[in-house]
Amino acid sequence: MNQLKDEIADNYPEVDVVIKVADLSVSNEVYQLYETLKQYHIETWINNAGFGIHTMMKDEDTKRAQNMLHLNIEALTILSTLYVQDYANVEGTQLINISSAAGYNMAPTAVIYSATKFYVSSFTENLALELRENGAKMQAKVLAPAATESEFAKIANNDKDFDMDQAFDKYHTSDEMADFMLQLYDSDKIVGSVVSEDYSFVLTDNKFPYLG
Ligand SMILES: NC(=O)C1=CN([C@@H]2O[C@H](COP(=O)(O)OP(=O)(O)OC[C@H]3O[C@@H](n4cnc5c(N)ncnc54)[C@H](OP(=O)(O)O)[C@@H]3O)[C@@H](O)[C@H]2O)C=CC1
Ligand SMILES: N[C@@H](C=O)C(=O)O
Repeated sequence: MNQLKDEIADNYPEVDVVIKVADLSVSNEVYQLYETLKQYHIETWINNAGFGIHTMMKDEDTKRAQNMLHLNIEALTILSTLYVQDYANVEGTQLINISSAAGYNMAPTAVIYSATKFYVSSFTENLALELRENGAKMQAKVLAPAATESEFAKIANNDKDFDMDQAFDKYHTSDEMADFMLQLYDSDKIVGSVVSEDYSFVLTDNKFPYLG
């Protein structure tokens, strides 16, 4: 984080990067983090923190799975809710939650992870529609990447030597994913998702059916 902060300072000296440390799988720390941010005007809130577990259910480590549920679902829900309550009527604000291609397609060897991301997708789409229908100034959006170069696969597979080139015919770089994020940010659409079949990026409104 500090290395990244120095890099940003070198390239964009006008930007002030403030690092806050919190374990977001611990609910007290989620509330405490939000409290320490009250002094700022927050134009965009991105819930990116998350991890996956690639394993069969018979081998699942329930403690690890529980941490994943706390982080991927609980922390994201609490932080989204607090942000919406404070900023829904502030012009130009956006909430962007990071889901996954596994949040729209059931993923083998990732039963629980995939379900956490289905939660992220449906929670955020439903919230986006509620905000839109009630004339809120905030927009809520979902970014749903497929395989992307990061620490994710090493952690999910519990393999520090995990080789993306060997595992995937195709995957995105983090620069490509950052560009998709900016396309979603600049659009009026709700979902920016990577199509698993050909790794194209598409912007759409809600993908789940809506009872409203
Ligand atoms: N890479 C991929 O193939 C895909 C990733 N995603 C999603 O993208 C998001 C970002 O993952 P990605 O960058 O790829 O993976 P990384 O593992 O590289 O990054 C995960 C981030 O989450 C943070 N984090 C993990 N646990 C906690 C915690 N308990 N409290 C606070 N922060 C935590 C990490 O912080 P720290 O480094 O300090 O631990 C890190 O910044 C995740 O939600 C993931 O599910 C979705 C689809 C595909
Ligand atoms: N789709 C990816 C992350 O969400 C994966 O599981 O490889």
